[in-house]
Amino acid sequence: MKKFTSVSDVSNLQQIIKKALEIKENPLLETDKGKGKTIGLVFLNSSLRTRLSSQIAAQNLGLNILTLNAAQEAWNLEFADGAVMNGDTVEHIKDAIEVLNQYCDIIAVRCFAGMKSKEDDVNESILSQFEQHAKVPVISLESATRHPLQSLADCITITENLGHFDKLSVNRKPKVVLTWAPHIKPIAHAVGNSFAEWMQEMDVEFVIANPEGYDLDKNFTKDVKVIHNQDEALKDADFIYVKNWSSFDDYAAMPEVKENWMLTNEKLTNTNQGKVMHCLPVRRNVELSDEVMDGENSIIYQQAKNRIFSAQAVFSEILDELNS
Ligand SMILES: NCCC[C@H](NC(=O)CCC(=O)O)C(=O)O
Ligand SMILES: NC(=O)OP(=O)(O)O
Repeated sequence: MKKFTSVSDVSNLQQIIKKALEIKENPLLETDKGKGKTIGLVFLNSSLRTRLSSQIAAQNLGLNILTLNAAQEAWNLEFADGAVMNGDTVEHIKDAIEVLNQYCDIIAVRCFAGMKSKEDDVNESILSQFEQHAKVPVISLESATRHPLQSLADCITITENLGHFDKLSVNRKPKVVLTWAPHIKPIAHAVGNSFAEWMQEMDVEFVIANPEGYDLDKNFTKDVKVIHNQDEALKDADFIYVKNWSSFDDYAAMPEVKENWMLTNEKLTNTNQGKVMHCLPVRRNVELSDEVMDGENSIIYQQAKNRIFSAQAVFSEILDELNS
């Protein structure tokens, strides 16, 4: 693997899921693989899981780790090409990346959507600068339009829970529903887009449920069925992925939604004992109820744990390339 910014960087999805599950069984299988090499984990936005799971994964592979919480700890970065830097910004992103090239064998970066300019976000205005200027493999820790390490962890988690589905001995594919949930502010599309992209590579029946006005970018959802009625979509669901996002068409707007889309235990009764997923962090009793979060259908903490093995499988494949 030469880089990891989307599902298209994975040559064989089932194989990398299998590898991640082997790593989960024995996380210290490859403790020397990263010896003498350095990974830079650069965060332009907040993180709990991505930051810590990436550190554990890198540590398990013997990598040296540099973590930079750039928004808090580094110089104020300039992103615009040709900017006259006589204002608040101190260092251009191009120069920062060139310096990271001197210190790191792998650069991993988190750069969320700004949610101000649709064009900038759709074109990955920050990640593209890393792809352009980095001389080492680039890994996305969530960018404007995708969160591939999360989606891989989601695929691992679904795979682990297929035993439950198989036991039901029904003659159909597992039904996975990505359902929109309420939120108090405009949220990016990266997790939803990415989950949609990866689910199209899995052997599942995949549908998306969201209110009118909240359809995701067709470039990610392609021919996936989008249902504007949550109850209808949830019927017989085996996996329910809860996620908020703002409008894509009317970029970052929050059109009014009359029905209550918060996931509750009552709504789960319509499902096939559906397992509930969420990438976290979650706004309890806004996106889903406490009873769902703390209930027996939730596989949300398992999903968070699998972030380690998702990252480790990817770092390991990148190291294979560097060591070859
Ligand atoms: N990395 C996982 C999700 C990050 C982000 N959540 C947030 O921004 C939550 C913010 C809040 O709840 O105030 C999102 O949903 O795209
Ligand atoms: N799910 C996820 O990416 O969590 P963090 O934003 O805390 O890293």
